[in-house]
Amino acid sequence: MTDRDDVNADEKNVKIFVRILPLERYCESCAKIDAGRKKMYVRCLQEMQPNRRVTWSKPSYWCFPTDGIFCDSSQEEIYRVSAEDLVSKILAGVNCVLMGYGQTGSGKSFTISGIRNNWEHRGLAPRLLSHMFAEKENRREISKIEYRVSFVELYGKEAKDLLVSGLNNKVRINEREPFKDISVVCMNDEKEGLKKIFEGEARRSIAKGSIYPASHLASSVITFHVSNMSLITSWGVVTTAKIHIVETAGTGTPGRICWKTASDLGMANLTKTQLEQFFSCIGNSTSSAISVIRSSNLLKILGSAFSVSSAVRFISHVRLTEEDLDVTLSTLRFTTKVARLKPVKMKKDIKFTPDSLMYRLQSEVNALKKELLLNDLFLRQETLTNISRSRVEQINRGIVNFLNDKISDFTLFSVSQAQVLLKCIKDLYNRLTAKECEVDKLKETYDNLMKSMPEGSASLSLLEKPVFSIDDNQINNRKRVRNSAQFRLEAEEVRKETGREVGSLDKSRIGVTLGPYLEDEVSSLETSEQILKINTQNMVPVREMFERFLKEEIVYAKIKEAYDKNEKTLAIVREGFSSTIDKYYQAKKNLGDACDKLSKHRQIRQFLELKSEGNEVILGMEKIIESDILCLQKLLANLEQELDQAQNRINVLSNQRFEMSSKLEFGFREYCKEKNFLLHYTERSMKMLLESIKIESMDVIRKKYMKFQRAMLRKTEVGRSKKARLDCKGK
Ligand SMILES: Nc1ncnc2c1ncn2[C@@H]1O[C@H](COP(=O)(O)OP(=O)(O)OP(=O)(O)O)[C@@H](O)[C@H]1O
Repeated sequence: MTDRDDVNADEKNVKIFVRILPLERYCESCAKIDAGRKKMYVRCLQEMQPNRRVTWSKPSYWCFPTDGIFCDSSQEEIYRVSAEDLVSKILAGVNCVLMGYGQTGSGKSFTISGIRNNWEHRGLAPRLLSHMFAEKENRREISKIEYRVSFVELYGKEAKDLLVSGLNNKVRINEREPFKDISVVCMNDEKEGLKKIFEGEARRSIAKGSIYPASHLASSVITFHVSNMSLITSWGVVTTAKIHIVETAGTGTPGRICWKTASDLGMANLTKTQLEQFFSCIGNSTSSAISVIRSSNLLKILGSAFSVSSAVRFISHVRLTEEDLDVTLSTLRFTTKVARLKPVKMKKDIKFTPDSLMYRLQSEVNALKKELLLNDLFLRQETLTNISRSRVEQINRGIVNFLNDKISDFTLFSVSQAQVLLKCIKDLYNRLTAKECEVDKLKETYDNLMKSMPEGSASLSLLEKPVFSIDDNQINNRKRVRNSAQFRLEAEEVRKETGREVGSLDKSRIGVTLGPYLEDEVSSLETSEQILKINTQNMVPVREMFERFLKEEIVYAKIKEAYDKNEKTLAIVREGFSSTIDKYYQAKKNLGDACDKLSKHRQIRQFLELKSEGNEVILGMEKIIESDILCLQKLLANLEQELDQAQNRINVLSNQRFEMSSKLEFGFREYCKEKNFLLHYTERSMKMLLESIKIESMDVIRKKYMKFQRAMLRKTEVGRSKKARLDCKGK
């Protein structure tokens, strides 16, 4: 489309013209034309009646304003004034109607078709065709223009397809689709179009006995179907329009000298009446033209093109003779009705080309998709149930990968997916927080334990009952030794009561102070040859002395024997305790894993709750895990009981061991005094003499034991806090 094609909205789209048939002698008194050839004055019919004819001092005229009066005008001029602008309009998508109307023999066929075999006097239809193809050529680069043609003849309710040869060319005009049964033929060039028009012309019905070559009995409609597709992609439009070139059947008055029958004239007059009715209806907004349209094949074919929103050119043909004055007046009155129609803006039939339409629709679809996505995001329209199980798993994997830095971005497409993400993160957070709390509690418990526990096993109490018995015969046989041992044992009891002062001896008797806690005194004796320090280098003579002591002191030998037995038992119990602790922690770990697994399954089941599929499988798995958890809890309870028992046993054995060790230490010290074998020993001295198990393994067991003790303490604390909470809620 170009600016030139753009139809001016203010332009008058309905125009009427009058063409006066050239005659040898006009009736000058019948009509007058103004100098501008826009107004036609027709004498009042009464004044021209032969029986009433008088000399009128001032003749009366009917005035008919027009858009142009053609008198002795050439075909070229008529085309230029009345129809030339229609070509641009139809190419712009405006429907057009060019109608030749008037009395029989007034020159309608001459105007529309022209004289056959005379190119100079060709009519409006061939000129329009030439112009259309010229325009097609002009716009070849920017537009793809296609022309088709149809040609029908209408006589009353009958319709003939003039482009179909033979007698079987009658067609039915459908109101909605008037061209459904009519052949519409492509015109690739002007010649082809002209050929079709001439073929159709030749098939028209003509009256016999006319004084001129062809007096047509019926109305005819040549329709050029125009399609104009823009080749400029940015415009991307296609316009479609029709131009109907109508030549109505010549009207007349039956009874006068005419070659047409009364029936033919009646049919022609009926067409005129229907057109008048139609224009009355469209000029009057209150009445509907539908019934009129249904009654006329011409109006059906013209359809929407014959309206005030189309370009309508109405050319009335008149013969200015005295006898035709009444028909002339009638014709011009009809013309005036058309001229009174209020002009409106012309309608253009513009469609987007399929490609551009597709492109536009695709863009619209994309925009709508984006909008929907935003709606999902902001209005939370998407529900969790819309997310498939695999998608949930994928989101879980994505989160883990994101947290492990395996992926840099994690994209979510909806609020629901974000909800899944939040749930996963929340689970992770809860687990981390629980671990953190556990660590804090462990730390706290450890600190408390460290504070409350003095070095060594100070809390261990001595056994009230002796752990061994001495044979009476042995006592009698070794009375001296027994008395001495008894004395030492009693002295040991005293030492326990007086604590660490027991090591202070009478200086006047021995001359030295013996004991581990009087370092200053010991250091003063370090120079003495008699003092033998117990350490790894000088263990051999001490051990020999200790062995002699055990041989000579039977009571202590028994104690040593019981001590060894106790140590072995203690070692076995400790080993058992160690492996039970291992089992306990393993079971505890398994229980934690099972609980995690169960909560994971429950989460998955929550997602699948509304979709029944897979729920039963997960429920079954949950039951298995729950039974596992119960077993593990029982196992843990059993192991705790076992450990408790082992712990008690260890305590008992340790106390016995400590008791015996103290007795042996005291006895050996006394024995050394008697033998003048002075020992300088630390707290570990006796341990070194008595120890038979590895210190390292003892350390490991001790650590495990302490860990277990902490765990038990924690458990007790958690139980207490739970109870306190329940009490608060109860209150
Ligand atoms: N402007 C004109 N100049 C010269 N001759 C004309 C002109 N108009 C009509 N004629 C001639 O008048 C005769 C009748 O014209 P035409 O056939 O066009 O009339 P018509 O209105 O179509 O008649 P009908 O209604 O019977 O078909 C023809 O011989 C035609 O050549």
